[in-house]
Amino acid sequence: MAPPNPKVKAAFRAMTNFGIHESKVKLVLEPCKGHLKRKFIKECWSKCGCRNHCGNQIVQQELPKGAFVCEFVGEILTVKELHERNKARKYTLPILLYAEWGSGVVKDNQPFCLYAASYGNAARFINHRCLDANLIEIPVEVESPSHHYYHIAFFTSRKIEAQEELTWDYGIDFDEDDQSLELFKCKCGSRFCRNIKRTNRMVRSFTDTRQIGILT
Ligand SMILES: C[S@@+](CC[C@H](N)C(=O)[O-])C[C@H]1O[C@@H](n2cnc3c(N)ncnc32)[C@H](O)[C@@H]1O
Repeated sequence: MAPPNPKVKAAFRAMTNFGIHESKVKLVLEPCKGHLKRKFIKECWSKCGCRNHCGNQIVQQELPKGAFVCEFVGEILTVKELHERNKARKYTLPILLYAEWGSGVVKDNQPFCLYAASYGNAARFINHRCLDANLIEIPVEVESPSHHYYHIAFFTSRKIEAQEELTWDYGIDFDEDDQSLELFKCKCGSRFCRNIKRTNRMVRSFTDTRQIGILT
């Protein structure tokens, strides 16, 4: 049966006259139902009459403390798969999925970490900052009650100004002596930077408690 739209009908006729089979033409010409119509939002800015005192400024605004920013997306790998990937090269710390949290046992075939070297989202571009980063990662259980797999979601640990760089603490121990890990020289600039040799290692005790009450 020919499509009802007159323009499509004409194209249909032309194409079938050209010798293309009816079923193929229908597949090509049927209007797409899956695309959203793109509209845009016009936000107020410094030169509007409102002088930045209205609510029509979502994208430009600072983020309040405790706001959800994004998820960390990557391939879900088991321990075995991670070792396979890293046979040829050193790896940066994978994002652990807190598999079997509590018991500390992760079986070879269970989800172990998120690996974003090949596939990921904007979260893989977030740089590290020791201790006083403005984002914190929280494991979120969505669909799996088995405690093998969590989504890793970033929330703001404090108010973040517009244009401020987003950072999170990768949890790296820069004193680590694991030859398979590719550690970088940290340039986070934090006064708590763990990559600076200190005599006073009190900083470590802050690190250990950083997740406790940070969103309160
Ligand atoms: C997940 S990527 C972050 C995004 C990366 N800067 C980029 O532009 O693609 C991690 C890499 O960024 C660099 N990096 C992140 N935080 C850093 C820091 N505080 N000091 C130095 N290099 C850092 C290191 O090379 C690290 O291996």
